Amino acid sequence: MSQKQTMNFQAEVAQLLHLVTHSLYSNKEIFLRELVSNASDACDKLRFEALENGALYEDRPNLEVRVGFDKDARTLTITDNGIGMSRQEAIDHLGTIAKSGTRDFLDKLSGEQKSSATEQGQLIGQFGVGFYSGFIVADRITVESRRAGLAPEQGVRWISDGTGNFEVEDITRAERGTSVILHLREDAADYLSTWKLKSIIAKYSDHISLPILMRKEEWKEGEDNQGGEMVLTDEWETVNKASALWSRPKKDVTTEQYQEFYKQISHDWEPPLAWSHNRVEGASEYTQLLYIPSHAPVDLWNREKRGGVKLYVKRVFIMDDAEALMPVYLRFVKGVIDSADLPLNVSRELLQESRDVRTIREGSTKRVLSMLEELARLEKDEAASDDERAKYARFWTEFGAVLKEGLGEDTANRDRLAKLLRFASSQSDLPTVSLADYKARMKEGQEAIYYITADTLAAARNSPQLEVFRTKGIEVLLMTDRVDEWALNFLTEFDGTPMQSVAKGAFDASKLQDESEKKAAEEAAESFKPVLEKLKLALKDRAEDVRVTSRLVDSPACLVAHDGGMSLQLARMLRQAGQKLPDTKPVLEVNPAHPLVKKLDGSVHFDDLAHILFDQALLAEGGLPEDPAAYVKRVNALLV
Ligand SMILES: Nc1ncnc2c1ncn2[C@@H]1O[C@H](COP(=O)(O)OP(=O)(O)OP(=O)(O)O)[C@@H](O)[C@H]1O
Repeated sequence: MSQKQTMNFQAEVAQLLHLVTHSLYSNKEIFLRELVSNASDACDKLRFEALENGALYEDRPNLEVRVGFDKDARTLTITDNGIGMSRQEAIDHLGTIAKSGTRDFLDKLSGEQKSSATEQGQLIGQFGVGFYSGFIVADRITVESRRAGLAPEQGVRWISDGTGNFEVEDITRAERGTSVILHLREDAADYLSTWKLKSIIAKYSDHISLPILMRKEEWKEGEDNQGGEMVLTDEWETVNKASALWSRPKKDVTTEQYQEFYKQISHDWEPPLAWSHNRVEGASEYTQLLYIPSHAPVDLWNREKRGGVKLYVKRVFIMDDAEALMPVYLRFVKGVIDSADLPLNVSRELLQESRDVRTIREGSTKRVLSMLEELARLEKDEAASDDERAKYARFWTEFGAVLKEGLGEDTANRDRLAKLLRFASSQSDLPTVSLADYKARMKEGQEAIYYITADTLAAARNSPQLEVFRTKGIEVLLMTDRVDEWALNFLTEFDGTPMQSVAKGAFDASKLQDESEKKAAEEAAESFKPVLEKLKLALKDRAEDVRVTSRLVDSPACLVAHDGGMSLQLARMLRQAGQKLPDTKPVLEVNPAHPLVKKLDGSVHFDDLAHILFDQALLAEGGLPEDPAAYVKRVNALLV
């Protein structure tokens, strides 16, 4: 039998513990919510494992959580009869953090000196401190546990003061499950009160579907009628409602309860933007309670990350993060789905193939889109409060880029998604322009919805390609999310109007020009022909073609990609990411009215000027000349 052993926390844990004890002071009481939630999870896990192995229940099939305290010893104990932990599990689960991205997260957090302790606390809360939150109120924690199915002698005791290390030793423990014993700090002694604990449980843990028990208190008269006090009895009573929140009728659940439940399942400190609670009947029967958070989690960009929806079958917890229940582009949605049809022993693999699951996913997707449509509607509703009207913009800032992935991923809902899109534009710095708004502002004769993709808003706004649109007062959508170009591949039109990148393909300005402008452009093109031929020859290795354009006003030249091809910006991004792409050359478009272009005709420096023109177009578009030194040399030769 192994003896007492002292072990070090994983470096990340030590760092997290330090942050927890230093920044979560403003909201100490959440420790109880976290520990009760762990206890309830442990019971869920037991129930799940017992589906296959009923013997795990031993002789105590009623799962419950007990909260007790001892004033004299100044301890608070949370006990569950759930799955418990073996010695190794206690070492692994309470000594390390398994979450991916922990290191980065903590580095970022401790690096941000600017942020106040409260802000740090909120961030940590979101990350989920779970068990370690006990150290906010305790200077020592003892965990005693025995895994269900192991012999009583195979129990474990884990002790730590929450600094660098912890101790583990074997113990004999008759009951399966876990007791977390908090040795409270002096300033946390007020938690040794039935009234206080009950009120915290009512606030945070009422919806937990297991009974949470506490000792009953009784009034005891003092000796000789010298005042009395409440004393604990040996009788235990249930202090929460103990019915799963989502199984209650909507009318019986208050806004505060919905919000509290959300905080519990999401570890978020802010209330959600919206939620939707429904019982769906028909081909497939299930209850859904889905939330849209008000801000993005730290790991939103990890597409591998599992979703935020928990799966229950007839109130029995089956799994967290059931990704099959939501499309990837809605991975920010949190909530619970409780199915009446799925088998209790459903596995992740089975979920992928189940028709019931497909129905649930489709239904839930539609539900989320409806919530978003409602937020978008409120945005324009004069009668709505300022708070409600601001919600969609908030959603868009946080999750807009993720939602765009849906254009490629969810063809069935593409039209609904297209209506939810918002962009910045040449007329709006903020990403608030919908495609419908844009259409309503289209100029006479304008046949497409124009957009440009670039790395930054400034680059998009100052792009030479936009010049003619600016002079003509035509709005251009400015797209700067990495996902934009990919997503726009799937959206070729909106409500019958084609989407057209201004940086791709030839540009036909004739519809936007009056007769005299048209004539002038044609004449300029005609007289420029000989120079154009010389230019093509000089740049034959670099440009696929050289042509005259009417899209430029102030700039001499610009580069464009083929219609249907990849924009130069995307190609650059992919190359940087190490992808091999076929060597395609861009098209150089020149503005024959520009003095620099006019200078070409008959110039002795024709070749140098031609290359400078090309390299400058590349620079303006965000790229770099292939041979920067040669570029500098050419420019200098002309400058001296
Ligand atoms: N009462 C308990 N019974 C059994 N195992 C537990 C108990 N409390 C904690 N654990 C184990 O310790 C692990 C770490 O707990 P912790 O609360 O830090 O994180 P978590 O619950 O996994 O994540 P989060 O709190 O962010 O949801 C749990 O995943 C679980 O395996």
